[in-house]
Amino acid sequence: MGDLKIKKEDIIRALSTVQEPDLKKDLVTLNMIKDIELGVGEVRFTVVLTTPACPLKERIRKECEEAIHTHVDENLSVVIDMTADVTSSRVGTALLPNVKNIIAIASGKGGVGKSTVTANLAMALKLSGAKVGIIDADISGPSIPVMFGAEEMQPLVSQIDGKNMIQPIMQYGIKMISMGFLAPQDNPVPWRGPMATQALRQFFSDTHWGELDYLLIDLPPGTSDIHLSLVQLVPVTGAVIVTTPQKVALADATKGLMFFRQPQINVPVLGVIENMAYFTPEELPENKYYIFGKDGGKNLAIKYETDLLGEIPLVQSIREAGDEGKPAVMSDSIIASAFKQSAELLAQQVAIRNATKEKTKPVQVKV
Ligand SMILES: Nc1ncnc2c1ncn2[C@@H]1O[C@H](COP(=O)(O)OP(=O)(O)OP(=O)(O)O)[C@@H](O)[C@H]1O
Repeated sequence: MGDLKIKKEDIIRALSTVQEPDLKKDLVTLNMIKDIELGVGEVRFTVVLTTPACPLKERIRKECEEAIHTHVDENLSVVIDMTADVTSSRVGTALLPNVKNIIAIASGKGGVGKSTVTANLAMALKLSGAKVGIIDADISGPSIPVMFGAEEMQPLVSQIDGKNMIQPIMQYGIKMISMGFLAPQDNPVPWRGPMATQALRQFFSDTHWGELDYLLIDLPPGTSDIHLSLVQLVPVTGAVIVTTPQKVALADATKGLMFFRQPQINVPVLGVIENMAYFTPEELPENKYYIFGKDGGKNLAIKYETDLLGEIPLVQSIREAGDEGKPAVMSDSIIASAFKQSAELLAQQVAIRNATKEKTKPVQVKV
Protein backbone atom coordinates (compact mmCIF):
# COMPACT_ATOMS: atom_id res chain seq x y z
CA MET A 1 0.00 0.00 0.00
CA GLY A 2 1.25 3.45 -0.87
CA ASP A 3 1.43 6.48 1.35
CA LEU A 4 -2.21 7.51 1.65
CA LYS A 5 -1.47 11.18 1.27
CA ILE A 6 0.32 10.88 -2.06
CA LYS A 7 -1.53 9.91 -5.21
CA LYS A 8 -0.36 9.03 -8.71
CA GLU A 9 -1.94 12.26 -9.92
CA ASP A 10 0.41 14.23 -7.64
CA ILE A 11 3.37 12.49 -9.25
CA ILE A 12 2.01 13.15 -12.75
CA ARG A 13 1.40 16.79 -11.92
CA ALA A 14 4.98 17.15 -10.62
CA LEU A 15 6.48 15.43 -13.65
CA SER A 16 4.47 17.62 -16.00
CA THR A 17 6.71 20.48 -14.85
CA VAL A 18 9.77 18.69 -16.31
CA GLN A 19 10.60 19.64 -19.89
CA GLU A 20 12.28 17.38 -22.41
CA PRO A 21 15.06 19.88 -23.20
CA ASP A 22 15.21 19.10 -26.94
CA LEU A 23 11.55 18.62 -27.69
CA LYS A 24 10.50 21.57 -25.51
CA LYS A 25 7.43 19.84 -24.12
CA ASP A 26 6.86 18.26 -20.74
CA LEU A 27 7.47 14.54 -20.13
CA VAL A 28 3.81 13.80 -19.40
CA THR A 29 2.53 15.44 -22.60
CA LEU A 30 5.20 13.55 -24.53
CA ASN A 31 3.93 10.30 -23.00
CA MET A 32 7.38 9.55 -21.62
CA ILE A 33 6.26 8.54 -18.11
CA LYS A 34 5.13 4.96 -17.53
CA ASP A 35 4.44 2.50 -14.70
CA ILE A 36 4.15 4.82 -11.71
CA GLU A 37 4.10 2.79 -8.49
CA LEU A 38 3.78 4.21 -5.01
CA GLY A 39 5.30 2.41 -2.05
CA VAL A 40 5.86 3.45 1.55
CA GLY A 41 8.02 6.57 1.39
CA GLU A 42 8.91 5.72 -2.19
CA VAL A 43 7.81 6.29 -5.77
CA ARG A 44 8.99 4.29 -8.76
CA PHE A 45 8.36 5.06 -12.42
CA THR A 46 9.85 4.60 -15.86
CA VAL A 47 11.01 7.38 -18.16
CA VAL A 48 10.86 6.26 -21.79
CA LEU A 49 13.51 8.22 -23.69
CA THR A 50 13.55 8.74 -27.46
CA THR A 51 16.93 6.98 -27.74
CA PRO A 52 19.10 4.89 -25.40
CA ALA A 53 22.00 7.13 -26.49
CA CYS A 54 20.28 10.19 -25.01
CA PRO A 55 22.97 12.66 -23.86
CA LEU A 56 20.45 14.31 -21.51
CA LYS A 57 19.61 11.11 -19.61
CA GLU A 58 21.17 12.17 -16.31
CA ARG A 59 19.80 15.72 -16.54
CA ILE A 60 16.26 14.41 -17.09
CA ARG A 61 16.62 11.95 -14.19
CA LYS A 62 17.82 14.74 -11.87
CA GLU A 63 15.04 17.11 -12.91
CA CYS A 64 12.40 14.40 -12.31
CA GLU A 65 13.78 13.83 -8.80
CA GLU A 66 13.84 17.55 -8.08
CA ALA A 67 10.28 18.04 -9.38
CA ILE A 68 8.97 15.34 -7.06
CA HIS A 69 10.89 16.67 -4.08
CA THR A 70 9.69 20.22 -4.76
CA HIS A 71 6.05 19.55 -5.69
CA VAL A 72 5.20 16.36 -3.80
CA ASP A 73 7.39 15.52 -0.81
CA GLU A 74 11.04 16.35 -0.21
CA ASN A 75 11.57 13.11 1.71
CA LEU A 76 10.12 10.76 -0.88
CA SER A 77 12.62 8.28 -2.27
CA VAL A 78 12.50 8.40 -6.09
CA VAL A 79 13.49 5.33 -8.11
CA ILE A 80 13.59 5.93 -11.86
CA ASP A 81 14.01 3.27 -14.51
CA MET A 82 15.35 4.89 -17.69
CA THR A 83 14.42 2.98 -20.86
CA ALA A 84 14.11 4.01 -24.50
CA ASP A 85 11.80 3.52 -27.41
CA VAL A 86 13.60 4.94 -30.45
CA THR A 87 11.33 7.22 -32.46
CA SER A 88 10.82 7.04 -36.19
CA SER A 89 9.37 9.13 -38.97
CA ARG A 90 9.40 6.18 -41.35
CA VAL A 91 5.95 4.89 -40.45
CA GLY A 92 4.07 2.69 -42.93
CA THR A 93 6.85 2.42 -45.52
CA ALA A 94 6.79 -0.60 -47.81
CA LEU A 95 10.52 -1.29 -47.78
CA LEU A 96 12.05 -2.05 -44.36
CA PRO A 97 8.97 -1.16 -42.31
CA ASN A 98 10.69 -2.32 -39.10
CA VAL A 99 13.72 -0.10 -39.53
CA LYS A 100 13.05 3.05 -37.54
CA ASN A 101 15.77 5.34 -38.88
CA ILE A 102 17.96 5.28 -41.98
CA ILE A 103 20.98 7.53 -41.68
CA ALA A 104 23.24 8.31 -44.64
CA ILE A 105 26.91 8.90 -43.82
CA ALA A 106 28.46 10.91 -46.63
CA SER A 107 31.62 12.82 -47.42
CA GLY A 108 32.81 14.91 -50.31
CA LYS A 109 36.35 13.63 -50.63
CA GLY A 110 37.53 10.06 -50.36
CA GLY A 111 39.74 8.93 -47.51
CA VAL A 112 38.44 11.41 -44.92
CA GLY A 113 37.46 8.55 -42.62
CA LYS A 114 33.81 8.15 -43.49
CA SER A 115 33.85 4.36 -43.04
CA THR A 116 35.81 4.68 -39.79
CA VAL A 117 33.24 7.16 -38.50
CA THR A 118 30.33 4.94 -39.66
CA ALA A 119 31.80 1.89 -37.93
CA ASN A 120 32.40 3.76 -34.67
CA LEU A 121 29.04 5.55 -34.61
CA ALA A 122 27.30 2.24 -35.23
CA MET A 123 29.26 0.56 -32.47
CA ALA A 124 28.65 3.44 -30.03
CA LEU A 125 24.89 3.32 -30.73
CA LYS A 126 24.93 -0.44 -30.23
CA LEU A 127 26.84 -0.07 -26.93
CA SER A 128 24.17 2.38 -25.73
CA GLY A 129 21.60 -0.40 -26.18
CA ALA A 130 20.17 0.36 -29.65
CA LYS A 131 19.55 -2.17 -32.44
CA VAL A 132 21.91 -1.18 -35.23
CA GLY A 133 22.68 -2.18 -38.81
CA ILE A 134 25.12 -0.99 -41.47
CA ILE A 135 24.81 -1.05 -45.25
CA ASP A 136 28.17 -0.59 -46.92
CA ALA A 137 26.99 1.25 -50.02
CA ASP A 138 30.53 1.69 -51.29
CA ILE A 139 29.98 -1.12 -53.79
CA SER A 140 33.34 -0.92 -55.57
CA GLY A 141 35.48 -0.08 -52.51
CA PRO A 142 33.87 -1.70 -49.46
CA SER A 143 35.72 -1.18 -46.15
CA ILE A 144 33.18 -2.27 -43.55
CA PRO A 145 34.11 -6.01 -43.53
CA VAL A 146 37.76 -5.19 -42.69
CA MET A 147 36.81 -2.61 -40.06
CA PHE A 148 34.73 -5.26 -38.27
CA GLY A 149 37.20 -8.12 -38.71
CA ALA A 150 34.62 -9.91 -40.82
CA GLU A 151 36.35 -10.19 -44.21
CA GLU A 152 36.15 -13.99 -44.19
CA MET A 153 32.46 -14.12 -43.37
CA GLN A 154 29.81 -15.00 -45.90
CA PRO A 155 26.13 -14.28 -45.47
CA LEU A 156 23.64 -17.14 -45.58
CA VAL A 157 20.56 -17.11 -47.74
CA SER A 158 17.30 -18.38 -46.28
CA GLN A 159 13.70 -18.59 -47.40
CA ILE A 160 11.42 -16.09 -45.73
CA ASP A 161 7.76 -16.05 -46.82
CA GLY A 162 8.74 -17.99 -49.94
CA LYS A 163 11.45 -15.50 -50.94
CA ASN A 164 15.21 -16.04 -50.83
CA MET A 165 16.62 -13.47 -48.43
CA ILE A 166 20.23 -12.64 -47.56
CA GLN A 167 20.88 -12.84 -43.82
CA PRO A 168 23.11 -9.92 -42.83
CA ILE A 169 26.40 -10.73 -41.12
CA MET A 170 26.17 -10.20 -37.37
CA GLN A 171 29.40 -8.92 -35.85
CA TYR A 172 29.73 -7.45 -32.33
CA GLY A 173 25.93 -7.32 -32.21
CA ILE A 174 25.60 -5.20 -35.37
CA LYS A 175 23.92 -6.47 -38.54
CA MET A 176 25.82 -5.57 -41.68
CA ILE A 177 25.91 -6.15 -45.39
CA SER A 178 28.62 -5.23 -47.88
CA MET A 179 29.73 -6.16 -51.35
CA GLY A 180 32.89 -7.26 -49.55
CA PHE A 181 30.93 -10.27 -48.19
CA LEU A 182 29.51 -11.21 -51.57
CA ALA A 183 32.21 -10.69 -54.22
CA PRO A 184 35.86 -11.78 -54.02
CA GLN A 185 37.83 -8.62 -53.24
CA ASP A 186 41.09 -9.77 -54.86
CA ASN A 187 39.34 -10.04 -58.21
CA PRO A 188 37.49 -6.76 -58.47
CA VAL A 189 34.57 -6.48 -60.83
CA PRO A 190 34.29 -3.13 -62.62
CA TRP A 191 31.01 -1.87 -61.23
CA ARG A 192 29.01 0.16 -63.70
CA GLY A 193 26.41 2.56 -62.32
CA PRO A 194 23.31 0.40 -62.94
CA MET A 195 25.01 -2.71 -61.49
CA ALA A 196 25.98 -0.84 -58.34
CA THR A 197 22.45 0.51 -58.04
CA GLN A 198 21.06 -3.00 -58.43
CA ALA A 199 23.39 -4.24 -55.67
CA LEU A 200 22.22 -1.46 -53.37
CA ARG A 201 18.61 -2.32 -54.13
CA GLN A 202 19.30 -5.92 -53.07
CA PHE A 203 20.81 -4.70 -49.81
CA PHE A 204 17.45 -3.17 -49.04
CA SER A 205 14.87 -5.42 -50.62
CA ASP A 206 16.51 -8.87 -50.51
CA THR A 207 18.19 -8.64 -47.11
CA HIS A 208 16.43 -9.69 -43.95
CA TRP A 209 17.05 -6.78 -41.57
CA GLY A 210 14.29 -7.43 -39.03
CA GLU A 211 13.85 -4.72 -36.43
CA LEU A 212 16.43 -1.96 -36.22
CA ASP A 213 16.56 1.39 -34.45
CA TYR A 214 19.29 2.81 -36.70
CA LEU A 215 20.48 1.62 -40.11
CA LEU A 216 23.63 3.50 -41.11
CA ILE A 217 24.50 3.77 -44.79
CA ASP A 218 28.22 4.14 -45.54
CA LEU A 219 28.05 5.96 -48.89
CA PRO A 220 30.85 6.11 -51.45
CA PRO A 221 32.75 9.44 -51.51
CA GLY A 222 31.37 12.32 -53.59
CA THR A 223 27.88 12.30 -55.01
CA SER A 224 27.08 9.38 -57.26
CA ASP A 225 24.26 7.29 -58.70
CA ILE A 226 24.29 5.46 -55.39
CA HIS A 227 23.31 8.60 -53.51
CA LEU A 228 20.42 9.23 -55.84
CA SER A 229 19.35 5.57 -55.74
CA LEU A 230 19.41 5.59 -51.95
CA VAL A 231 17.03 8.53 -51.60
CA GLN A 232 14.77 7.10 -54.31
CA LEU A 233 14.66 3.62 -52.76
CA VAL A 234 13.91 4.44 -49.14
CA PRO A 235 12.85 7.37 -46.98
CA VAL A 236 16.08 8.58 -45.41
CA THR A 237 15.82 10.08 -41.92
CA GLY A 238 18.85 12.32 -42.37
CA ALA A 239 22.45 12.61 -43.46
CA VAL A 240 25.74 13.12 -41.63
CA ILE A 241 28.61 14.81 -43.46
CA VAL A 242 32.13 13.69 -42.60
CA THR A 243 35.00 16.01 -43.48
CA THR A 244 38.58 16.75 -42.56
CA PRO A 245 39.62 20.34 -41.84
CA GLN A 246 41.52 21.08 -45.08
CA LYS A 247 40.09 23.60 -47.53
CA VAL A 248 39.93 21.03 -50.33
CA ALA A 249 38.00 18.58 -48.17
CA LEU A 250 35.62 21.26 -46.95
CA ALA A 251 34.84 22.41 -50.50
CA ASP A 252 33.87 18.84 -51.40
CA ALA A 253 31.98 18.38 -48.12
CA THR A 254 29.91 21.43 -49.02
CA LYS A 255 28.92 19.76 -52.30
CA GLY A 256 28.02 16.60 -50.39
CA LEU A 257 25.89 18.61 -48.00
CA MET A 258 24.16 20.57 -50.76
CA PHE A 259 23.22 17.32 -52.51
CA PHE A 260 20.92 16.43 -49.60
CA ARG A 261 19.60 19.97 -49.35
CA GLN A 262 18.42 20.16 -53.00
CA PRO A 263 14.67 20.81 -52.95
CA GLN A 264 13.86 17.63 -54.91
CA ILE A 265 16.02 15.50 -52.53
CA ASN A 266 15.18 17.30 -49.27
CA VAL A 267 16.91 14.97 -46.81
CA PRO A 268 17.69 16.78 -43.53
CA VAL A 269 21.38 17.22 -42.73
CA LEU A 270 21.71 16.05 -39.14
CA GLY A 271 25.20 17.44 -38.69
CA VAL A 272 28.88 17.51 -39.56
CA ILE A 273 31.64 15.37 -38.08
CA GLU A 274 35.15 16.72 -38.44
CA ASN A 275 37.53 13.79 -38.56
CA MET A 276 41.29 14.10 -38.13
CA ALA A 277 40.47 17.46 -36.55
CA TYR A 278 43.92 17.56 -34.93
CA PHE A 279 46.77 15.18 -34.31
CA THR A 280 47.34 14.06 -30.77
CA PRO A 281 49.83 11.57 -29.35
CA GLU A 282 47.60 9.29 -27.28
CA GLU A 283 49.88 9.45 -24.23
CA LEU A 284 49.76 13.29 -24.31
CA PRO A 285 46.12 14.02 -25.20
CA GLU A 286 46.38 17.66 -24.10
CA ASN A 287 48.88 18.27 -26.92
CA LYS A 288 46.84 19.10 -30.01
CA TYR A 289 48.45 19.82 -33.37
CA TYR A 290 46.12 21.31 -35.95
CA ILE A 291 48.07 20.00 -38.91
CA PHE A 292 45.21 20.19 -41.41
CA GLY A 293 43.85 23.54 -40.16
CA LYS A 294 41.47 24.43 -37.35
CA ASP A 295 37.68 24.67 -36.97
CA GLY A 296 36.91 23.77 -40.60
CA GLY A 297 34.05 21.43 -39.64
CA LYS A 298 32.71 23.88 -37.09
CA ASN A 299 32.68 26.72 -39.62
CA LEU A 300 30.99 24.49 -42.18
CA ALA A 301 28.30 23.60 -39.64
CA ILE A 302 27.78 27.26 -38.75
CA LYS A 303 27.65 28.38 -42.39
CA TYR A 304 25.05 25.78 -43.36
CA GLU A 305 23.12 26.04 -40.11
CA THR A 306 23.58 22.50 -38.97
CA ASP A 307 25.22 20.95 -35.91
CA LEU A 308 28.81 19.97 -35.31
CA LEU A 309 28.46 16.41 -34.03
CA GLY A 310 32.11 15.95 -33.15
CA GLU A 311 35.77 16.68 -33.69
CA ILE A 312 37.58 13.37 -33.84
CA PRO A 313 41.37 13.57 -33.47
CA LEU A 314 43.90 11.86 -35.71
CA VAL A 315 45.22 9.11 -33.47
CA GLN A 316 47.30 6.11 -34.41
CA SER A 317 45.07 3.73 -32.45
CA ILE A 318 42.02 4.64 -34.57
CA ARG A 319 43.84 3.46 -37.68
CA GLU A 320 45.16 0.37 -35.87
CA ALA A 321 41.71 -0.49 -34.54
CA GLY A 322 40.29 -0.22 -38.08
CA ASP A 323 43.00 -2.48 -39.46
CA GLU A 324 42.55 -4.96 -36.61
CA GLY A 325 38.83 -5.13 -37.21
CA LYS A 326 37.68 -3.78 -33.82
CA PRO A 327 36.29 -0.23 -33.98
CA ALA A 328 38.21 2.10 -31.65
CA VAL A 329 35.10 2.93 -29.64
CA MET A 330 35.24 -0.62 -28.21
CA SER A 331 38.43 0.26 -26.31
CA ASP A 332 38.53 2.24 -23.11
CA SER A 333 40.13 5.50 -24.21
CA ILE A 334 39.58 9.18 -24.90
CA ILE A 335 38.86 8.18 -28.49
CA ALA A 336 36.01 5.97 -27.32
CA SER A 337 34.44 8.89 -25.47
CA ALA A 338 34.80 11.18 -28.53
CA PHE A 339 32.90 8.70 -30.72
CA LYS A 340 30.33 8.01 -27.99
CA GLN A 341 29.64 11.71 -27.65
CA SER A 342 29.18 12.06 -31.43
CA ALA A 343 26.79 9.10 -31.45
CA GLU A 344 24.75 10.70 -28.64
CA LEU A 345 24.56 14.02 -30.47
CA LEU A 346 23.51 12.18 -33.63
CA ALA A 347 20.80 10.21 -31.79
CA GLN A 348 19.63 13.49 -30.28
CA GLN A 349 19.35 15.11 -33.72
CA VAL A 350 17.43 12.09 -35.02
CA ALA A 351 14.98 12.36 -32.12
CA ILE A 352 14.51 16.10 -32.69
CA ARG A 353 14.05 15.52 -36.40
CA ASN A 354 11.44 12.82 -35.78
CA ALA A 355 9.55 15.04 -33.37
CA THR A 356 9.51 18.14 -35.49
CA LYS A 357 9.66 17.37 -39.20
CA GLU A 358 7.26 15.71 -41.59
CA LYS A 359 7.26 11.99 -42.26
CA THR A 360 10.00 10.90 -44.65
CA LYS A 361 9.18 9.76 -48.18
CA PRO A 362 11.39 8.38 -50.92
CA VAL A 363 12.09 11.13 -53.45
CA GLN A 364 10.95 11.03 -57.02
CA VAL A 365 13.59 12.41 -59.31
CA LYS A 366 14.57 11.30 -62.77
CA VAL A 367 18.03 9.72 -62.99
N1 LIG B 1 40.74 9.84 -36.81
C1 LIG B 1 41.59 8.99 -37.40
N2 LIG B 1 42.82 8.77 -36.88
C2 LIG B 1 43.69 7.91 -37.48
N3 LIG B 1 43.42 7.25 -38.60
C3 LIG B 1 42.23 7.42 -39.16
C4 LIG B 1 41.23 8.29 -38.59
N4 LIG B 1 40.13 8.25 -39.38
C5 LIG B 1 40.39 7.38 -40.39
N5 LIG B 1 41.65 6.90 -40.26
C6 LIG B 1 42.33 5.97 -41.17
O1 LIG B 1 42.35 6.57 -42.45
C7 LIG B 1 42.14 5.60 -43.47
C8 LIG B 1 40.94 5.98 -44.33
O2 LIG B 1 39.77 5.91 -43.52
P1 LIG B 1 38.37 5.38 -44.10
O3 LIG B 1 38.56 4.15 -44.91
O4 LIG B 1 37.45 5.37 -42.95
O5 LIG B 1 38.04 6.60 -45.06
P2 LIG B 1 36.83 6.76 -46.09
O6 LIG B 1 36.52 8.21 -46.14
O7 LIG B 1 35.72 5.85 -45.76
O8 LIG B 1 37.52 6.30 -47.41
P3 LIG B 1 36.85 5.99 -48.84
O9 LIG B 1 36.78 7.30 -49.50
O10 LIG B 1 37.83 5.06 -49.47
O11 LIG B 1 35.52 5.37 -48.60
C9 LIG B 1 41.98 4.27 -42.75
O12 LIG B 1 43.22 3.61 -42.71
C10 LIG B 1 41.57 4.66 -41.33
O13 LIG B 1 41.97 3.73 -40.35
